[in-house]
Amino acid sequence: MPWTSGAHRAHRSAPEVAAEPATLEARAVSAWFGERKVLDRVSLTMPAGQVTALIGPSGCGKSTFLRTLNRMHELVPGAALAGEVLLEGVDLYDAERRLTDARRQVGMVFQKPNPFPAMSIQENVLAGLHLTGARLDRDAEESLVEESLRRAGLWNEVKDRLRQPGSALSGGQQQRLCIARSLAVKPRVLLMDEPCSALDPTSTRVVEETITQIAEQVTIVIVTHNMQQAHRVSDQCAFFLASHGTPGVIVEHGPTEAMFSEPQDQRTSDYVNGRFG
Ligand SMILES: Nc1ncnc2c1ncn2[C@@H]1O[C@H](COP(=O)(O)OP(=O)(O)OP(=O)(O)O)[C@@H](O)[C@H]1O
Repeated sequence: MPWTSGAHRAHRSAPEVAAEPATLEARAVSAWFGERKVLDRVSLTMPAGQVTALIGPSGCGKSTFLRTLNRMHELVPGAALAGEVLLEGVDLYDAERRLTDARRQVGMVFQKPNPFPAMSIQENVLAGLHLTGARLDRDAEESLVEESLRRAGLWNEVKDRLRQPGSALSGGQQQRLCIARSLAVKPRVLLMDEPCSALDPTSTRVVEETITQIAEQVTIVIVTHNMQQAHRVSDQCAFFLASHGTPGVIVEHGPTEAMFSEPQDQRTSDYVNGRFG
């Protein structure tokens, strides 16, 4: 286990080597909010070290599916789930597996950059790690901060102002700070829910470059409404649809190039070519 926590907290002298990216597999995942079923038996393998884009019109269940992948769905009052999510073959919902462990292995970056405003850039990077209860000595923390900011493509822009508040950064920098915060806990998978939708085109491209750079080290699953972005950053796409109030399903999935150039289903073709959605 890479980090210790709680009562067993230890002061480590050096950060662990980055965890290997893991394959995530959803098997027949169904999800409900109260009586309402919003996902119906969704199965998808998200291969290690690849970027999987979840695309589809509003309300078809992409974000809900994403939240089932790190056990955030179960936090919603009245929410229910069926099916399995396997991380490298091991059930993420296994009764023996602690929630904090699942969240540490499967990190998440949200739509709106959400650095902790009262914390410095450095404290923000370490915040997720500290929340797990882990502590490192000062040198190890500083090298982890640098490593995480480098991986997130932000180091050169902030290395001279690590003690300044994270909220003083631009929106795009704040989002990369949030990526650095996620990477600092060495996740094996990183979930991203429309991470660029609050950013301008230039910041969007920088975040996309960051995604491309970290993809070999951490499996990425990204929800995006931007078809060009899905095309640019992903290796495979899954097209979700919920027609006429029925629960969301995956209509088609496959390598990104094929999904855009020769989709098998007419509805996929219509969607990726902007004819609806
Ligand atoms: N907390 C909630 N309580 C009740 N219903 C919800 C909740 N969150 C989402 N839903 C419903 O579940 C369905 C799927 O929503 P979800 O946000 O997963 O879709 P989405 O494809 O991500 O949409 P968007 O692209 O607009 O973000 C929608 O009908 C939505 O109204």
